[in-house]
Amino acid sequence: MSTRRYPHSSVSPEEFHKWLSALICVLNCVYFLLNMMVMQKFGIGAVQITVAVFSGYCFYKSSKGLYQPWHSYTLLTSLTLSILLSIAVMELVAGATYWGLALPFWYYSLFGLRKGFIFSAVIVLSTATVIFFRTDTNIFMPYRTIFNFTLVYCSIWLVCHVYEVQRQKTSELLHSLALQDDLTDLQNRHALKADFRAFHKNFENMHMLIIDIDHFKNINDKYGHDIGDSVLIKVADTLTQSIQTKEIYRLGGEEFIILLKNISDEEACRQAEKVRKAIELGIFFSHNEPIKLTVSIGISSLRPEHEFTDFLRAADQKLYQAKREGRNRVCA
Ligand SMILES: Nc1nc2c(ncn2[C@@H]2O[C@H](COP(=O)(O)OP(=O)(O)OP(=O)(O)O)[C@@H](O)[C@H]2O)c(=O)[nH]1
Repeated sequence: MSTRRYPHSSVSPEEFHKWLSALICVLNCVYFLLNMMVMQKFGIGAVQITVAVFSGYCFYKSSKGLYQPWHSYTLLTSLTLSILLSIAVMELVAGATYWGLALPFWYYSLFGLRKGFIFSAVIVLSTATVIFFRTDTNIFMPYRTIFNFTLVYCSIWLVCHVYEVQRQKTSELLHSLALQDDLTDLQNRHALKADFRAFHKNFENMHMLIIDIDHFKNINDKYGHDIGDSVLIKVADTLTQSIQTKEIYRLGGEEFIILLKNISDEEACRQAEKVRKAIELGIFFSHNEPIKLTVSIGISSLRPEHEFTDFLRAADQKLYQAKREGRNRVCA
């Protein structure tokens, strides 16, 4: 699976966790002081100071860039339990139930659609159950309170759910606009750079194949730009079918890149030759007359000191060697 980091269109869950931790820390400190000093509720006060300390720890870790997913789970679980406990032990008129209404937003923002839905469902059921058993008050009628709480909670839940579905769709669209080539549907140059950075850390051995269609200008001049475009799409399909990797990119124009990880120099040449032959044997447009194509391929092998531009330049030099030597060949 690609380890690429996508560009974020909004606040990331890590960033949201950091500021939510700070908020939870401050709120629990305030409630701790109120319960200890004014209300004399030492049990719930002790729970709140524990949540405050843990959320302070989460904020500290996130600020240092040491966020771990378990921090979010533990933080929201302890906050949820502390809210449920407050609902259970404090007088209902104190209004601890209102805090339950904030939870769906926090769950969806931190955990996404599926887990956000599950956590929110668990809370509405647990809170309604707790309210139902709090029949020790004359002020609240349990059924009416449950009814109102559940309706308000579900309205907020629904809005959070719809918002999260919309956010995910927008995010996927932005990712494809940012990282996909809109003509061929291959990945684009931004994706190539991001993948290079991710792979560079994880793989010692990497080869770059740069593939350039020979005399592509003649295709455009002879058949028109539209046919040129469909030829580029067909070339992209042929590349995808001829090689067993997802790391295929359109660099721009009639240039394509393939990244190959953890193979020998000989194997990289063998794969490049396979691609070259697949293009040579293919027919790229057959409406009026068949269009035959060839490609030239340059290969570079990653060196420890290589940055992205060095790696690309090395492959480019080999490509120009292939062009100089007569095209339709592989140079490594
Ligand atoms: N149809 C189409 N043509 C493009 C696109 N991008 C670049 N081109 C064309 O690709 C052609 C590239 O031409 P050149 O750089 O001269 O290269 P070439 O004709 O392939 O010749 P060699 O690479 O030297 O073999 C130009 O005519 C560009 O207009 C595109 O998205 N669609």
